[in-house]
Amino acid sequence: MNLQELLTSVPFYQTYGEIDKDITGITMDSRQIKPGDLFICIKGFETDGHQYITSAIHAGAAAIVAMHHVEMDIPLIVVSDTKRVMAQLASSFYGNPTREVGLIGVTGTNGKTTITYLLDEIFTENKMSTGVIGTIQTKINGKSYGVSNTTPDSVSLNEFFFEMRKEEVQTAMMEVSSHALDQGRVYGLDFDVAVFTNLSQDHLDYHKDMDDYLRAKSLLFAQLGNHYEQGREKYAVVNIDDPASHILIKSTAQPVLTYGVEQGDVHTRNIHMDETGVSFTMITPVGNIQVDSGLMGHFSIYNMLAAAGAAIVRGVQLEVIVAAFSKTKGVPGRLEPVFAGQSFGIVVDYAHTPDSLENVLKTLKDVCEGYVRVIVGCGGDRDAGKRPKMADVAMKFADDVFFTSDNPRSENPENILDDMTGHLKGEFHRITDRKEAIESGIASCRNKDILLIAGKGHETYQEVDGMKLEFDDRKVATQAVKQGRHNK
Ligand SMILES: CC(=O)N[C@H]1[C@@H](OP(=O)(O)OP(=O)(O)OC[C@H]2O[C@@H](n3ccc(=O)[nH]c3=O)[C@H](O)[C@@H]2O)O[C@H](CO)[C@@H](O)[C@@H]1O[C@H](C)C(=O)N[C@@H](C)C(=O)N[C@H](CCC(=O)O)C(=O)O
Ligand SMILES: Nc1ncnc2c1ncn2[C@@H]1O[C@H](COP(=O)(O)OP(=O)(O)OP(=O)(O)O)[C@@H](O)[C@H]1O
Ligand SMILES: N[C@H](CCC[C@H](N)C(=O)O)C(=O)O
Ligand SMILES: [Mg+2]
Repeated sequence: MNLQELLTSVPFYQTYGEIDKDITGITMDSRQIKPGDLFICIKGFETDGHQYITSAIHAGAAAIVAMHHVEMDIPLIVVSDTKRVMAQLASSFYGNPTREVGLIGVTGTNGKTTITYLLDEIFTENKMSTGVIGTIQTKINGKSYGVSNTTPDSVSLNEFFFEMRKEEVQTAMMEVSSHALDQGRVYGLDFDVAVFTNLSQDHLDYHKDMDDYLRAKSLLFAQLGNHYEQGREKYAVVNIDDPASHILIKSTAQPVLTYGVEQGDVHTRNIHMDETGVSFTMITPVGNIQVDSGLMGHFSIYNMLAAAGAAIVRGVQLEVIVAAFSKTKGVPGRLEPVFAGQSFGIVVDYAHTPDSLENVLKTLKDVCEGYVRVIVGCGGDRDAGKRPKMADVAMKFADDVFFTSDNPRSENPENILDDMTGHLKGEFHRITDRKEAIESGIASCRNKDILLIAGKGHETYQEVDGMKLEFDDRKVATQAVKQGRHNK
């Protein structure tokens, strides 16, 4: 594509050198440059992309976008904010694909992955082609791509949407993390629906405080409808039971559909919950309908209401929505049972915040006839303030607690465990090695107990000292049972 033409998507810039030339791609990483690419220098948290201009030129960069002037033999474009400009250039380079794909963005502390999966099932039930971008995978019409972030960078995002448009995807659902919003990864995307799940403590290593975290989330609602076209209505769908929803409602100029258990445009009556799942009557602006689902827990009601709200504003019939809810098998690593022939329950779940851990433990307590035991740790290089709080939740809601390592990343696992347990008074186990902790937890279980293995869900690795080592809670638990480490 012609660089001069591409730059029409950027309002203010200065150029040095001849920009009337073709570029073949866009990248922010000098290690990924292909000859003819435009290299964009990003000031990151670890390093500064401006340091790699020389390597980018050696690798064949056709032009550079930077935040200050540097002497060079290839064209240079100077802008004040390369992150935003990268998002504008990426959208433009790929032909603004999100303007032609119905796009639903889901943000909030917990439930994003689950809601995008439910939406995928609803739109598939509605016989539409779908795309999903999130923590577990990016999926385009059933084909799966690996991920490194819940929300990818703006270039990768637009490339995925370009692929979706080529594949004639009608509806795409994506998780929008607060990091992505803060870093402008989704800047310029044309969302049709923005969904808010809930706000509770997480990521305070990154965000200054809860207000700052909420401010990042509100950017999704502020950007909703920026590309408004006649006949393409935009909606915000928010959880009215969460106090933060009022801020998000104020952040958008678009119509809002609210949901909640007892209040909101979409709400419930006659909830029934047991070990087989939840059922309720769903009250909506387009009629009332019975929902019967195998998903467990009170929080699953919220996830279903959020997904139903987004589907309703996109014109999906209620019958289609509840058919998807009745068929869903849930999401990998979210309340996923492990069946290895044992006489007690083993459940793997991705709860890695105080709120999600509390929800999951309460759900299991409600259905368990024996003891609820939990294996839990906290991630390294992440919000340390979560550590004592998650430990308190485990001690309060479980009958037997095994503290262990999650992904220690660059931190010493013992320090993380000290942060979790230093203030505790009651009895607990502390077993640093996660495999040993799972084996001990399994060995303690009696008939009718439930063992919750929390924090890593679908993850198939454990990140220790910067290395990702193979580790899957589901496989480790299965192996421990098969090796006879449980009470028979
Ligand atoms: C703290 C953070 O969010 N970092 C993200 C950020 O990277 P960064 O700013 O640290 O980048 P950097 O390493 O300093 O590099 C700066 C620039 O130099 C370039 N570079 C670097 C080296 C080189 O040799 N050549 C070169 O060109 C890099 O490509 C980059 O453009 O931008 C990258 C691209 O978008 C992200 O992959 C990266 O996510 C890291 C891996 C991360 O761990 N992020 C987590 C905290 C995160 O974002 N999590 C959220 C969700 C969490 C949730 O679901 O709850 C997510 O969306 O995944
Ligand atoms: N609506 C909800 N409210 C509270 N907790 C929830 C809710 N939905 C799911 N959870 C809990 O949170 C965990 C993570 O769920 P999910 O993966 O759907 O969230 P997420 O927002 O995508 O998380 P992440 O930020 O890591 O991507 C689940 O394993 C479950 O324990
Ligand atoms: N998206 C979350 C995932 C946390 C998962 C947990 N297993 C951990 O490593 O803390 C994060 O990167 O903070
Ligand atoms: Mg997720």
